[in-house]
Amino acid sequence: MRLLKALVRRPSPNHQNGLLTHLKREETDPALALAQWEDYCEILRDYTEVIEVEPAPNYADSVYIEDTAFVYGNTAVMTKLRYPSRQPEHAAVAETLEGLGFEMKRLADWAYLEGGDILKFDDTVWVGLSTRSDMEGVEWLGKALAAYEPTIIPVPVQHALHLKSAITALPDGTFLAHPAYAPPESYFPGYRRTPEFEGSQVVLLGGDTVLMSASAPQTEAMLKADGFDVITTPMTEFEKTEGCVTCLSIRIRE
Ligand SMILES: NC(=O)NCCC[C@H](N)C(=O)O
Repeated sequence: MRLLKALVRRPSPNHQNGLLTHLKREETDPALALAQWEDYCEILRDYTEVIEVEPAPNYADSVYIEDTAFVYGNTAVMTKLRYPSRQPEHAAVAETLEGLGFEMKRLADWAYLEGGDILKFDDTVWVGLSTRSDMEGVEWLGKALAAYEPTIIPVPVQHALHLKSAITALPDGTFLAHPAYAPPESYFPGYRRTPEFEGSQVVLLGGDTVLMSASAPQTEAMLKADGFDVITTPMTEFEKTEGCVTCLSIRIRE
Protein backbone atom coordinates (compact mmCIF):
# COMPACT_ATOMS: atom_id res chain seq x y z
CA MET A 1 0.00 0.00 0.00
CA ARG A 2 3.05 2.31 0.02
CA LEU A 3 2.50 5.43 -2.06
CA LEU A 4 5.02 5.38 -4.94
CA LYS A 5 3.87 8.19 -7.20
CA ALA A 6 0.99 10.59 -7.68
CA LEU A 7 -0.21 12.06 -10.96
CA VAL A 8 -1.73 15.54 -10.82
CA ARG A 9 -3.00 18.05 -13.38
CA ARG A 10 -2.95 21.84 -13.08
CA PRO A 11 -6.46 23.42 -12.89
CA SER A 12 -7.92 24.96 -16.02
CA PRO A 13 -8.41 28.76 -15.87
CA ASN A 14 -11.99 27.82 -16.77
CA HIS A 15 -12.28 25.49 -13.76
CA GLN A 16 -15.32 27.34 -12.36
CA ASN A 17 -17.44 26.14 -15.31
CA GLY A 18 -17.01 22.47 -14.43
CA LEU A 19 -19.94 20.06 -14.36
CA LEU A 20 -22.34 20.21 -11.42
CA THR A 21 -24.67 17.41 -10.35
CA HIS A 22 -25.75 18.12 -6.78
CA LEU A 23 -24.64 21.71 -6.09
CA LYS A 24 -25.74 25.11 -7.37
CA ARG A 25 -23.08 27.10 -9.21
CA GLU A 26 -21.01 29.42 -7.03
CA GLU A 27 -18.30 31.71 -8.27
CA THR A 28 -14.80 30.36 -7.76
CA ASP A 29 -11.56 32.29 -7.62
CA PRO A 30 -9.12 30.93 -10.25
CA ALA A 31 -6.04 32.31 -8.44
CA LEU A 32 -7.16 30.77 -5.16
CA ALA A 33 -7.93 27.46 -6.90
CA LEU A 34 -4.41 27.41 -8.31
CA ALA A 35 -2.92 28.25 -4.89
CA GLN A 36 -4.97 25.47 -3.25
CA TRP A 37 -3.86 23.02 -5.93
CA GLU A 38 -0.22 24.01 -5.39
CA ASP A 39 -0.57 23.51 -1.63
CA TYR A 40 -2.09 20.07 -2.25
CA CYS A 41 0.81 19.10 -4.55
CA GLU A 42 3.34 20.41 -2.03
CA ILE A 43 1.90 18.14 0.66
CA LEU A 44 1.95 15.12 -1.67
CA ARG A 45 5.58 15.91 -2.54
CA ASP A 46 6.55 15.38 1.12
CA TYR A 47 5.37 11.78 0.80
CA THR A 48 5.90 10.71 -2.79
CA GLU A 49 7.05 11.58 -6.28
CA VAL A 50 4.54 13.90 -7.91
CA ILE A 51 4.20 13.80 -11.70
CA GLU A 52 2.39 16.63 -13.45
CA VAL A 53 0.43 15.51 -16.50
CA GLU A 54 0.32 17.99 -19.37
CA PRO A 55 -2.35 20.60 -18.50
CA ALA A 56 -5.63 20.70 -20.42
CA PRO A 57 -6.67 24.36 -20.06
CA ASN A 58 -9.67 23.96 -22.38
CA TYR A 59 -11.29 21.32 -20.19
CA ALA A 60 -12.87 22.81 -17.09
CA ASP A 61 -12.82 19.60 -15.02
CA SER A 62 -9.37 18.38 -16.06
CA VAL A 63 -7.90 19.02 -12.59
CA TYR A 64 -10.03 16.05 -11.39
CA ILE A 65 -7.54 13.62 -12.86
CA GLU A 66 -8.58 10.73 -10.59
CA ASP A 67 -11.65 10.17 -12.75
CA THR A 68 -9.65 9.38 -15.90
CA ALA A 69 -7.76 6.24 -14.90
CA PHE A 70 -7.38 3.54 -12.26
CA VAL A 71 -4.09 1.88 -11.48
CA TYR A 72 -3.83 -1.58 -9.95
CA GLY A 73 -0.54 -3.46 -9.83
CA ASN A 74 1.16 -2.97 -13.17
CA THR A 75 -2.10 -2.28 -14.99
CA ALA A 76 -3.61 1.10 -15.80
CA VAL A 77 -7.27 1.02 -16.76
CA MET A 78 -8.39 4.04 -18.72
CA THR A 79 -11.92 4.74 -17.50
CA LYS A 80 -14.77 6.08 -19.59
CA LEU A 81 -16.02 9.48 -18.49
CA ARG A 82 -19.77 9.88 -18.75
CA TYR A 83 -19.95 13.38 -20.25
CA PRO A 84 -18.44 14.29 -23.63
CA SER A 85 -17.12 17.55 -22.11
CA ARG A 86 -14.71 15.45 -20.04
CA GLN A 87 -13.80 12.65 -22.46
CA PRO A 88 -10.85 14.46 -24.13
CA GLU A 89 -9.15 14.52 -20.70
CA HIS A 90 -8.00 10.91 -21.17
CA ALA A 91 -5.35 11.26 -23.88
CA ALA A 92 -2.47 12.89 -22.00
CA VAL A 93 -3.12 10.79 -18.89
CA ALA A 94 -2.92 7.60 -20.96
CA GLU A 95 0.29 8.81 -22.56
CA THR A 96 1.85 9.51 -19.15
CA LEU A 97 0.83 6.13 -17.72
CA GLU A 98 2.07 4.31 -20.81
CA GLY A 99 5.37 6.19 -20.51
CA LEU A 100 5.65 4.94 -16.91
CA GLY A 101 5.49 1.38 -18.23
CA PHE A 102 1.97 0.36 -17.22
CA GLU A 103 0.11 -2.27 -19.16
CA MET A 104 -2.75 -0.26 -20.62
CA LYS A 105 -6.37 -1.48 -20.63
CA ARG A 106 -9.41 0.25 -22.03
CA LEU A 107 -13.13 -0.16 -21.49
CA ALA A 108 -15.63 -1.05 -24.21
CA ASP A 109 -17.16 2.01 -25.86
CA TRP A 110 -20.54 1.37 -24.30
CA ALA A 111 -19.31 1.03 -20.69
CA TYR A 112 -19.04 3.95 -18.23
CA LEU A 113 -16.75 4.16 -15.25
CA GLU A 114 -15.17 7.14 -13.47
CA GLY A 115 -12.19 6.83 -11.16
CA GLY A 116 -14.01 8.63 -8.33
CA ASP A 117 -16.27 5.57 -8.16
CA ILE A 118 -13.42 3.12 -7.57
CA LEU A 119 -12.31 2.49 -3.99
CA LYS A 120 -9.51 0.01 -3.45
CA PHE A 121 -8.24 -1.40 -0.18
CA ASP A 122 -5.95 -4.44 -0.08
CA ASP A 123 -7.42 -7.00 -2.49
CA THR A 124 -10.92 -5.56 -2.61
CA VAL A 125 -12.24 -3.03 -5.10
CA TRP A 126 -15.60 -1.39 -4.42
CA VAL A 127 -17.17 0.26 -7.47
CA GLY A 128 -19.90 2.87 -7.15
CA LEU A 129 -22.94 2.64 -9.39
CA SER A 130 -23.53 6.38 -9.54
CA THR A 131 -24.92 8.58 -12.29
CA ARG A 132 -21.42 8.30 -13.85
CA SER A 133 -20.58 4.58 -13.69
CA ASP A 134 -22.60 1.51 -14.68
CA MET A 135 -22.55 -2.31 -14.42
CA GLU A 136 -20.88 -2.57 -17.84
CA GLY A 137 -18.06 -0.46 -16.42
CA VAL A 138 -17.80 -2.77 -13.39
CA GLU A 139 -17.66 -5.83 -15.66
CA TRP A 140 -14.96 -4.34 -17.85
CA LEU A 141 -12.95 -3.35 -14.81
CA GLY A 142 -13.21 -6.97 -13.64
CA LYS A 143 -11.93 -8.18 -17.02
CA ALA A 144 -9.06 -5.69 -17.02
CA LEU A 145 -7.93 -6.77 -13.54
CA ALA A 146 -8.67 -10.50 -13.92
CA ALA A 147 -4.99 -11.49 -13.59
CA TYR A 148 -4.92 -10.05 -10.04
CA GLU A 149 -8.14 -11.79 -8.95
CA PRO A 150 -9.38 -8.91 -6.76
CA THR A 151 -12.77 -9.08 -5.10
CA ILE A 152 -14.95 -6.56 -6.93
CA ILE A 153 -18.04 -5.28 -5.16
CA PRO A 154 -20.55 -3.03 -6.98
CA VAL A 155 -22.15 -0.54 -4.58
CA PRO A 156 -25.22 1.63 -5.19
CA VAL A 157 -24.48 5.38 -4.89
CA GLN A 158 -27.53 7.59 -4.67
CA HIS A 159 -26.76 10.75 -2.76
CA ALA A 160 -23.24 11.67 -3.82
CA LEU A 161 -21.47 12.33 -7.11
CA HIS A 162 -19.08 9.38 -6.78
CA LEU A 163 -18.54 6.55 -4.32
CA LYS A 164 -15.41 8.24 -2.95
CA SER A 165 -17.27 11.52 -2.46
CA ALA A 166 -19.08 9.68 0.33
CA ILE A 167 -16.77 6.99 1.66
CA THR A 168 -13.03 6.36 1.80
CA ALA A 169 -10.78 3.89 3.58
CA LEU A 170 -8.54 4.64 6.55
CA PRO A 171 -5.09 3.06 6.98
CA ASP A 172 -6.46 0.50 9.45
CA GLY A 173 -8.98 -0.85 6.92
CA THR A 174 -12.00 0.82 8.48
CA PHE A 175 -14.07 3.29 6.48
CA LEU A 176 -15.05 6.90 6.90
CA ALA A 177 -18.50 7.88 5.71
CA HIS A 178 -21.10 10.56 6.21
CA PRO A 179 -24.38 8.84 7.10
CA ALA A 180 -26.54 11.09 4.87
CA TYR A 181 -24.51 10.43 1.71
CA ALA A 182 -22.92 7.04 2.17
CA PRO A 183 -24.09 3.86 0.44
CA PRO A 184 -25.72 1.14 2.58
CA GLU A 185 -23.47 0.12 5.45
CA SER A 186 -23.88 -3.57 4.59
CA TYR A 187 -21.44 -3.19 1.66
CA PHE A 188 -18.53 -2.31 3.94
CA PRO A 189 -17.06 -3.86 7.06
CA GLY A 190 -18.21 -1.03 9.35
CA TYR A 191 -18.14 2.77 9.13
CA ARG A 192 -16.80 5.55 11.27
CA ARG A 193 -19.46 8.21 10.88
CA THR A 194 -18.15 11.66 10.02
CA PRO A 195 -19.81 14.83 11.32
CA GLU A 196 -19.08 16.66 8.04
CA PHE A 197 -19.57 15.57 4.43
CA GLU A 198 -16.02 16.66 3.45
CA GLY A 199 -14.72 14.58 6.37
CA SER A 200 -15.56 11.36 4.56
CA GLN A 201 -12.85 11.99 1.95
CA VAL A 202 -9.26 11.14 2.83
CA VAL A 203 -6.08 10.31 0.93
CA LEU A 204 -3.71 7.82 2.57
CA LEU A 205 -0.19 9.22 2.65
CA GLY A 206 1.54 6.32 4.41
CA GLY A 207 1.59 4.89 7.93
CA ASP A 208 -1.19 6.45 9.96
CA THR A 209 -1.09 9.74 8.05
CA VAL A 210 -4.11 10.94 6.11
CA LEU A 211 -4.75 14.07 4.07
CA MET A 212 -8.16 15.70 4.26
CA SER A 213 -9.95 18.97 3.51
CA ALA A 214 -9.68 21.82 5.98
CA SER A 215 -13.48 22.13 5.63
CA ALA A 216 -14.09 19.32 8.14
CA PRO A 217 -12.58 20.38 11.50
CA GLN A 218 -14.83 18.14 13.60
CA THR A 219 -13.82 15.07 11.61
CA GLU A 220 -10.18 16.15 11.87
CA ALA A 221 -10.53 16.26 15.69
CA MET A 222 -12.26 12.87 15.70
CA LEU A 223 -9.51 11.23 13.64
CA LYS A 224 -6.76 12.79 15.73
CA ALA A 225 -8.46 11.53 18.89
CA ASP A 226 -8.53 8.07 17.28
CA GLY A 227 -4.75 8.20 16.84
CA PHE A 228 -4.38 9.15 13.17
CA ASP A 229 -1.94 11.79 11.94
CA VAL A 230 -4.07 14.25 10.04
CA ILE A 231 -2.89 16.84 7.53
CA THR A 232 -5.49 19.30 6.29
CA THR A 233 -5.46 21.51 3.24
CA PRO A 234 -7.93 24.15 1.99
CA MET A 235 -10.14 22.79 -0.79
CA THR A 236 -12.96 25.35 -0.98
CA GLU A 237 -12.54 26.20 -4.67
CA PHE A 238 -12.67 22.53 -5.69
CA GLU A 239 -15.53 21.71 -3.36
CA LYS A 240 -17.63 24.30 -5.23
CA THR A 241 -17.48 22.13 -8.36
CA GLU A 242 -17.97 18.87 -6.43
CA GLY A 243 -14.30 17.93 -6.20
CA CYS A 244 -12.41 16.71 -3.15
CA VAL A 245 -8.95 15.63 -1.99
CA THR A 246 -9.12 12.24 -3.69
CA CYS A 247 -10.04 13.50 -7.16
CA LEU A 248 -7.01 15.79 -7.53
CA SER A 249 -4.59 12.88 -8.00
CA ILE A 250 -4.12 9.34 -9.26
CA ARG A 251 -2.19 7.51 -6.58
CA ILE A 252 0.16 4.72 -7.61
CA ARG A 253 0.83 2.32 -4.74
CA GLU A 254 3.14 -0.63 -4.26
N1 LIG B 1 -13.44 12.05 -8.26
C1 LIG B 1 -14.15 13.17 -8.08
O1 LIG B 1 -14.70 13.39 -7.02
N2 LIG B 1 -14.28 14.00 -9.12
C2 LIG B 1 -14.95 15.24 -9.07
C3 LIG B 1 -15.44 15.65 -10.41
C4 LIG B 1 -16.16 16.96 -10.37
C5 LIG B 1 -16.57 17.46 -11.74
N3 LIG B 1 -17.12 18.77 -11.63
C6 LIG B 1 -17.57 16.54 -12.38
O2 LIG B 1 -18.76 16.70 -12.12
O3 LIG B 1 -17.19 15.64 -13.14
